[in-house]
Amino acid sequence: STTGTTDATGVTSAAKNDANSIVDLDAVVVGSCDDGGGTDSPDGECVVVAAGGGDGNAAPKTIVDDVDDDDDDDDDKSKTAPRRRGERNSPVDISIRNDSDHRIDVHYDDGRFGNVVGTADANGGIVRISSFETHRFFITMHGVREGLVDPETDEQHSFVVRHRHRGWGGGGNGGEEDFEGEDHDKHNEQLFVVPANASPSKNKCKDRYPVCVQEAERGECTRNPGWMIVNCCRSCDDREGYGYLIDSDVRCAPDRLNATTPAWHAGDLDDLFARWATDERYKIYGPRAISSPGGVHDAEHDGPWIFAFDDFVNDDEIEQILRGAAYGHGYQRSTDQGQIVGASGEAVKVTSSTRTSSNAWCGKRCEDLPGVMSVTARIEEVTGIPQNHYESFQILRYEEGQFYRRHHDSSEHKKNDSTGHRILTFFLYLNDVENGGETRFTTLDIDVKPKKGRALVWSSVMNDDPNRSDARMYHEAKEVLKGIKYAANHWIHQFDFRNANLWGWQV
Ligand SMILES: O=C(O)CCC(=O)C(=O)O
Ligand SMILES: [Fe+2]
Repeated sequence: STTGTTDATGVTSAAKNDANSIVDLDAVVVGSCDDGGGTDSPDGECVVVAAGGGDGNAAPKTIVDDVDDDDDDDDDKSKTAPRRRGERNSPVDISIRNDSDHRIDVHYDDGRFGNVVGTADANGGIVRISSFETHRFFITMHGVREGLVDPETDEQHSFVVRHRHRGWGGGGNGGEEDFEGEDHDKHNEQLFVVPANASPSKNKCKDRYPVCVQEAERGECTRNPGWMIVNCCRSCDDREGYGYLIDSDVRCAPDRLNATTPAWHAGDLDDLFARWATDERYKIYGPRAISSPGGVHDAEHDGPWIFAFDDFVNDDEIEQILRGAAYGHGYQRSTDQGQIVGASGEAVKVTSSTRTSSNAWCGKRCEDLPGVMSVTARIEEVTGIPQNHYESFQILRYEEGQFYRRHHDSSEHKKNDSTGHRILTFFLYLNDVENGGETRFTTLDIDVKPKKGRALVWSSVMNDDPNRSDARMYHEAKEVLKGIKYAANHWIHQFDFRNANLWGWQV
């Protein structure tokens, strides 16, 4: 592809490939341990993403701060750099030819964190865009934030659209373009070439954006360290001495991240679900064992615990969760973890074929909605697991014909990660679906119908050893046949997720 950008916008954290897993993981993350940090900037919805096995059905990201979002390059699919206010010039047609052996993204430099405007294949791929004089662009490896530099000077490749009337060959804006610009033809067209030797820098601790200096000054290195250390390492080193944390093994070491207190010990899983089935105080939520070991507590199925609370979320809360989903980036087509291309382990995010639905992450502003807080607090109350173990609410939307193929929410290798397994999935149905959209446990042959306000809860790990994933818990979301399906989930981890996420831990 020479110009497509839709798969080029995000950055995901690098998940270790789980060689012996056929698991489609919908892992998550926020922040960026090895990754380069999520899809955005500190003042965008920072974060995340992540994902699972090599074939991972990655659900991207999560959280941090979705206050205002206009720096978000995910939103900008346009191949034309925006015309600035008052701009009078006519557009200039630009071609960027990529002679390097890396696939590249071309970013419009908005003075903040840039917007991807095009992608070019290695060894001759071309991006064509339309822009205006004086607009600046910079080049990164495809799908990640890592810049391509001139190996001699270690300067990131960038170029500026020149003033035609100043003549060519002289390099109108001097200095700034390190490509050989050529006067492509007479009709206001320019060609820029990314040279064959363009490559990632040997120095990992760099600022990827000029705005890093200001961001560090306003305290972002401590407020949002995971993203900032990866993307603004130089400035965060100058200000906070964080340079050594660019190494994700150091930054994300479990004892550094306080990831040492497990939510569950052996036996806690059974105790919790049995309590839901028997304790009077949960009656108000309409508890119902769908599957239980030995079929105890009137469960229809004998098997691992699958539990429903039919009256868990009220209409007002649902309205607020759905409202909050629109903040930040809103719904985006679900993605998988792609190839790892960055030197620091950044991986490309690719549109998922096994998960055709869209999802939104409930960021800071969404989480502050009282109805969202009350649902999360209720989940804390019934699970007894504090919310720092939860990934942000993920809100899912399936339109007719959309589905989420068979996958597992956690997998064996997760036990060594700082946040441990996803031990519990707390899944909420936010509307009634006319037809289809059941959650189906494929190995257990159990289907659960969506119903507004219902919570469906299952564990991904074993009762006698919460560090082992439970291979029986594969499931899928069946195709929605009629109507639309809205749902939300909290994935709950064995260890503190929030702090790890803040420091850029990857799932
Ligand atoms: O949509 C569903 O029914 C299931 C979604 C799911 O598997 C998940 O969020 O992990
Ligand atoms: Fe799932």
